[in-house]
Amino acid sequence: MTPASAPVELDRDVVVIGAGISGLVTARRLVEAGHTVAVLEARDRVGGRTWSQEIDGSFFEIGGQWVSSDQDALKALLAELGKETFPRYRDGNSVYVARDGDRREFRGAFPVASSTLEEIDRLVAALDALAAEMDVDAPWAHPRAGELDSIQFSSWLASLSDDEEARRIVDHYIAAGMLTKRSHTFSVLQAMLMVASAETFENLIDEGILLDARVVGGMQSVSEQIAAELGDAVFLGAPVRRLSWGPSSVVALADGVTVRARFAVVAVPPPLYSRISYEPALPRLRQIAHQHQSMGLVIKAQAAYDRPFWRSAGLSGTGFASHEVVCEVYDNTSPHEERGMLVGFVVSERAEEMWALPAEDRKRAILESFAAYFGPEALAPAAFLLADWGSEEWTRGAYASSYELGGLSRWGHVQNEPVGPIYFASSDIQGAGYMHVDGGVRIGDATATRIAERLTADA
Ligand SMILES: Cc1cc2nc3c(=O)[nH]c(=O)nc-3n(C[C@H](O)[C@H](O)[C@H](O)COP(=O)(O)OP(=O)(O)OC[C@H]3O[C@@H](n4cnc5c(N)ncnc54)[C@H](O)[C@@H]3O)c2cc1C
Repeated sequence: MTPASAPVELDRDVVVIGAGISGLVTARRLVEAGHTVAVLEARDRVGGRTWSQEIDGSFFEIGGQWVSSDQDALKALLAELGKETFPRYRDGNSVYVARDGDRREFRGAFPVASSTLEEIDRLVAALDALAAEMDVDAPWAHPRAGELDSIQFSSWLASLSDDEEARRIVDHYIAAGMLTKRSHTFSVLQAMLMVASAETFENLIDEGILLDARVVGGMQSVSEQIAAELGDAVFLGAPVRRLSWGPSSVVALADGVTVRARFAVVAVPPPLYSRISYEPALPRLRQIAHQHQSMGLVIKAQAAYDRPFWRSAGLSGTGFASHEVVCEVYDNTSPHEERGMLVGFVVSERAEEMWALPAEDRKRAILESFAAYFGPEALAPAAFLLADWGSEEWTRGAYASSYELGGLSRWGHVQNEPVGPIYFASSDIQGAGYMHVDGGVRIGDATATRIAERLTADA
């Protein structure tokens, strides 16, 4: 990899903007097909929203980490790269803290009234049925797309069930657990896309499927390995400021590097598209469409302890409490470490409330929430880390971006179409694997195939 210090000018077949998984997979596939690339990355590291670090004696996954058992594209890439995975610890009871503070240990279904479980099943069946009607690559083509995109997910749940707890649980999975936005801000169509991206609600929320495994060495090491293969084609510290384009060429101007190429791939999250100046400006529809995808907000909180104390109490480390500061928690221990680790999530307004507190108060509030699940030992970690993606200039939120109410049906159809020689690739505009590393791999593969076909036709 090349630090972009001295000004460099290059001619390449394709310039890729962003060295997250989407951009790196695109570049790798193009090189495999015999084309030349330059990858321009704003940060001084690759991996984007995956970032693995040793801090205060513990190994932290600051960004994306889990591999779902059904994420075939990511699993195939891991196999190709010779990367190994390890399963998440999940033996023992999970913990559910009800709204009234009642703490219940359970295995299998949530420990709520059987009528509530039936309501949950009914709501999930309704959502699954709608998602099954959707072409995951074209949600806007659903015959009722406009109508479903005008209904708030929260209102839709309320129209189907009077059982508040059932609604809260289903709402939580999609809103807090995935889109990290409140459920009145996005539509039923957006929720359907989230479900369809994993085929079924079960695949999306069953922690046995979704949070199946982690990558040995960390998820960022996948990007690092690809970047090492690409060698001096990857430029770090090279934010692209301007992209000039004509019918059959582009010039990407980054700090210290200028690349002339036949095609460009903008592999950054959609809310960052407009950080680049396009010359000429992108077509009107794009400029408008790009204003309607926004990042959610979540704090990934991790606390490392001298030992995974919850295990000796017969607990798996898994916990749910939609009203708690930390609304979900899991065992995040790395097998090569003696220390045990818990990871929990603080979502949306709760995350803003936490960031508004002085650091010590914030830490205490989050640890007290861990303690609500696992008792007072959770109050004294050996290492503690809050991932602050909202403050990262080159991300600006977490986990990913989604359309505001009404946006997906109105503007979604342009998101995967090139503008002249400019393609777009991000996990956030992908169907299967949407908002996940798997989606980044899929859109990287697909974008490289589309460009390679055009390069071959040109030759
Ligand atoms: C806290 C957190 C937890 C997550 N957990 C999971 C999980 O467990 N499993 C899972 O599958 N997914 C998870 N995700 C989502 C997953 O990490 C992302 O979907 C995926 O990594 C996105 O990859 P990407 O390449 O599309 O985008 P990014 O990773 O965002 O990469 C875009 C790159 O573009 C660069 N860039 C931006 N602007 C410019 C510019 N102007 N010039 C040059 N470079 C630029 C950025 O620096 C970045 O490196 C999580 C995400 C977060 C934040």
